[in-house]
Amino acid sequence: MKPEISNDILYIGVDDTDIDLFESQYPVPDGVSYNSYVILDEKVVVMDTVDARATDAWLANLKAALNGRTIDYLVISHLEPDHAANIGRLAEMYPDMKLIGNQKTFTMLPQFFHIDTTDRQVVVTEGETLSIGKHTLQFFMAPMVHWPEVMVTYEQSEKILFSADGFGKFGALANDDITDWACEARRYYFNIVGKYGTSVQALLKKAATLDIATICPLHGPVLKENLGYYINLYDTWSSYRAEKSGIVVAYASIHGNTAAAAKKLAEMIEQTGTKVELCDVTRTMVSELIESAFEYDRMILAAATYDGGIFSPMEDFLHHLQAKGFKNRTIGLMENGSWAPVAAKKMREILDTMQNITVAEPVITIKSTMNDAVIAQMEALISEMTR
Ligand SMILES: Cc1cc2nc3c(=O)[nH]c(=O)nc-3n(C[C@H](O)[C@H](O)[C@H](O)COP(=O)(O)O)c2cc1C
Repeated sequence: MKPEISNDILYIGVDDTDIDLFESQYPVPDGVSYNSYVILDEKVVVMDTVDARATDAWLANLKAALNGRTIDYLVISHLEPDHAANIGRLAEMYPDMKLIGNQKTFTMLPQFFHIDTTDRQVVVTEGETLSIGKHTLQFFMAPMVHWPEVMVTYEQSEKILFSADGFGKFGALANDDITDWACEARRYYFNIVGKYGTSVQALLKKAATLDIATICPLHGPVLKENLGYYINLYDTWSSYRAEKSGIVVAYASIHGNTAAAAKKLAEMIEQTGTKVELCDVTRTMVSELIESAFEYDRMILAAATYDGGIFSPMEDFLHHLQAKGFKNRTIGLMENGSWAPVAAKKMREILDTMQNITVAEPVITIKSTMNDAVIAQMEALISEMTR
């Protein structure tokens, strides 16, 4: 459903329901929305543009919202093309329109658009305000809440935070279910912004000084109620604390023996009353594996040995976790090999590059198939990880 914000602030974003991969790597089965907004006052302000995939629909929404008026300012929160693709086009269509950004925005802008906007640039700094009539925009820098030039805008009269990629969520808005916000927002957060927890914490500190009634992100639904819920989740996620108590059992198996052992292990963990999430690493999208790994406080990685290394899907998952700054967790290891099992040693080498990872003992070694000795090792590992 198209978000309703207020009489003066209109949503002009567009749903993209036939995109295959967001950022060329994240499957988005429910699509994604490119959010953009117009503020109608004595001056007219457009808050960001949209992806090139959505240009025509966005221009139609813009035209309807403007209802014959012109644009005085375009606020550029973030230069990534899923929001910024139409800056050049808009600047050409509205030659008197000024562009609002920060120093870094205007350093990068010419890399994307080969038009000279020098005499149309309004460079804003931390906390600066711009009155546009009844509404006053206040700008706060949010460097590395994805990219270095990111900034957020707080509209003082209606208490709206335009939060850039912060508080974003995968999923088109047409069928959005706000009651299930956390699942796809979590996958979005850890895969898109997760590496930059410290920067998100800095932004949350700034946001805490503002009286916020509405959050307008650049993807996903506009948030109007229970803001504390969303902000608390962001605080948990960005401080790398686990959101839930439980053990993710993630397995990568070629011929099924490691899978069978992982399933047995999961059953045994469940019997202790501990929550378990079982994931087949070879058949689950990596972005979901990453989401689960960050969501829970413990994880057991089970992998076959493969050509003197780790079976590739597990190795790939570990490299993704490394790239997302995975930390502060307890990990158990289970390996399988028919002649020289080394998967656990190799997995540990990758885990050793991450901060504050505790590898629980014992490390379980399977020689081809599970047997009583393996079950005994499992019992010992579960006892260690559920103490
Ligand atoms: C392509 C390939 C390479 C393998 N390389 C090794 C290896 O380097 N060392 C080893 O001990 N086992 C190796 N194995 C054997 C498997 O790790 C072993 O059979 C294991 O039990 C497979 O577990 P799974 O049934 O869960 O796939 C390899 C198997 C395949 C198919």
